[in-house]
Amino acid sequence: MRSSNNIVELQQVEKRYQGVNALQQLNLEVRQGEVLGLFGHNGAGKTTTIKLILGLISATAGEVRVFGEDPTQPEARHLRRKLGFLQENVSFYDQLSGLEVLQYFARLKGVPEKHCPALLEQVGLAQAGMRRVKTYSKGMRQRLGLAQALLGEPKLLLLDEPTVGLDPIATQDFYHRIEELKQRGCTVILCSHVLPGVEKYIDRAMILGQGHLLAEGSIHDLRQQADLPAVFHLQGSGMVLPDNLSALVNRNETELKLDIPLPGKMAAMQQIMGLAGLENLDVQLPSLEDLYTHFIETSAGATAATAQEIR
Ligand SMILES: Nc1ncnc2c1ncn2[C@@H]1O[C@H](COP(=O)(O)OP(=O)(O)OP(=O)(O)O)[C@@H](O)[C@H]1O
Repeated sequence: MRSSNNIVELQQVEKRYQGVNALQQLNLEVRQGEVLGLFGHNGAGKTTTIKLILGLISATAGEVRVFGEDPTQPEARHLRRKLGFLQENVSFYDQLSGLEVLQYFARLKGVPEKHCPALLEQVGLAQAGMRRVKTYSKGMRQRLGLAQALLGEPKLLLLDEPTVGLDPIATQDFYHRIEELKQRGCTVILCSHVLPGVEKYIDRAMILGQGHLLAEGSIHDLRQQADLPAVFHLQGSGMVLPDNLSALVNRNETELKLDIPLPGKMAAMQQIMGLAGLENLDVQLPSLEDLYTHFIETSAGATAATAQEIR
């Protein structure tokens, strides 16, 4: 089933824990150099997906392939050298220094320890490398976790809630680092609840709900699928809207707010730019958060409707 560019492939994957259907009929393909965002509510199945890719658990049904191999098989042990993993709420032995922690993981992974100082520098911990981890802030621990995940230049990086505990600047630095890795051909899968700001760094998003795939695609694709409007904010005085646009006004306070269907965005923009009295125009496209909410709510609505029918 493997296409030469796919680093990860899941086909019709099911995962059942005792009585819990954590994943159902999940298909997923991740190409080399792609950054995939995996989103979903608590219990949607994100960590289960990551564990399947790491080979920590086996699928109940379906096929999982990582670099073309079944990651649960003993022969696939060598794959671990190609993988980097940063788990949620990472914790380390507090009495060791940051450098010692990294050297310890380097030994476990069979990576030369001489790379550790440079890695600490890359994640902004060069100055703190000799300090014990117990003196580190939450953000510094997270950076140390990232350095650990980057040991051995992984070809596939799996990140579970990587920006938890990072301040906005550190979050941005983190995503720049991801961008550099991508440029070097690394494939990245990241799970996050923190949606604002992620969209410009991912190539594709996958939204899970109750173990099902609810939507998948680039932000552009998801906008097309969701069919949510662009919101135009108009400021000015004495503006008289043509009939086709005044029907789309959804609020009229100090500014005009219009919900414009995406296919009509450019035509509406041209009309609006010609309005007498227009002083300012802001156009807001549906954000990843808007899209996420839309797909989750649509799925919840469909589930409720089905339950009603069954009754
Ligand atoms: N070992 C387990 N035994 C039983 N049920 C489990 C086990 N691990 C996960 N589950 C269940 O499987 C479902 C999916 O869990 P998973 O951890 O993959 O979700 P998640 O999307 O990562 O959630 P979160 O955002 O809260 O981390 C949940 O209903 C969870 O309770």
